[in-house]
Amino acid sequence: MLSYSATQLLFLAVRICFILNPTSGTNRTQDVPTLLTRYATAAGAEFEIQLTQRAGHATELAREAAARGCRVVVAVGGDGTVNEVARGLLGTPAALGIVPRGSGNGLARHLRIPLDLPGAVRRACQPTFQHIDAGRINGHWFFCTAGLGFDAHVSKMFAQAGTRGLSTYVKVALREYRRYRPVPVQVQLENALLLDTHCYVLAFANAAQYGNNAYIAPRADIQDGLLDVCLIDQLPMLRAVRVGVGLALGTLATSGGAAYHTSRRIQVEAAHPIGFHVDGDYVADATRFVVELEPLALEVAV
Ligand SMILES: Nc1ncnc2c1ncn2[C@@H]1O[C@H](COP(=O)(O)OP(=O)(O)OP(=O)(O)O)[C@@H](O)[C@H]1O
Repeated sequence: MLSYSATQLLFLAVRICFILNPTSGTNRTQDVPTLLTRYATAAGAEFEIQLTQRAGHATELAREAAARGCRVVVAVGGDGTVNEVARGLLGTPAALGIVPRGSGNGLARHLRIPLDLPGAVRRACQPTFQHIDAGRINGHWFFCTAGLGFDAHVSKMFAQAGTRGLSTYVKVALREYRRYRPVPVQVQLENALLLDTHCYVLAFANAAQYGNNAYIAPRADIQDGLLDVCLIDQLPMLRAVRVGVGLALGTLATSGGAAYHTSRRIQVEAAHPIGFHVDGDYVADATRFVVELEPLALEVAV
């Protein structure tokens, strides 16, 4: 646990640290540090900018910024960077801000943070504060969604695809759809309900969407102390169309394409290893999963 001196707490009211992942997003021609400086200065903020040098670095930088007394630590990047910064801020008095620069921007969209750079910087510099829930799957924190099955498998293949963006994602998803087979699973929910089923997709939603306005759990409330559990046991062609339309229109919960439950803790046993992701990034394959929610664990600046 980090401790904070009175002098540091004095600073907490004002100072902002932007943590920029220079590899995120598709627009590499923008001079982002210059733009951050311009808009943060115009907003009258006292700020610093840190650049990540490798995967995982944003967590260290965020923890250090909080320990230096920064009140708001802003992830400038996609959901992977947001996840890393947020992890570093858990248990500190600093709040997470977001300047979205990814392709999906699930948490930023859920929190209604502006998607344009000047708007997002202004918001980070003049925020209001609230707390949101945070999830954990096999010890890995997530703030937007985590899941097993096809979505994790597609994340893994997408990471290996060589190009980014929505069109690559759709291409990879269509290709893998022809190959992917559901896995038998037992899902134990907190209310003692045991589902003996198959997993094509089993999503644990803290926020409502994966990103790109793809609503996997349209009724998810990020402050209710519960995960929305979305189960798609099979995905034959007609149902895939229904699920695709439901994701895009935010009607999946009422379309019959998926079954929904809510729970604070979920255990899953799978017959074969299944891939899992946190906030859209593939983590590993496993056969046992423990998913838990920590209510209101993260302060956000929105
Ligand atoms: N300097 C760096 N060099 C290489 N990788 C980095 C660096 N900084 C961060 N990363 C890694 O890049 C990964 C992807 O970043 P992020 O999700 O922010 O961008 P993105 O992939 O463009 O966005 P999206 O996930 O929305 O498509 C992060 O999970 C992080 O671990």
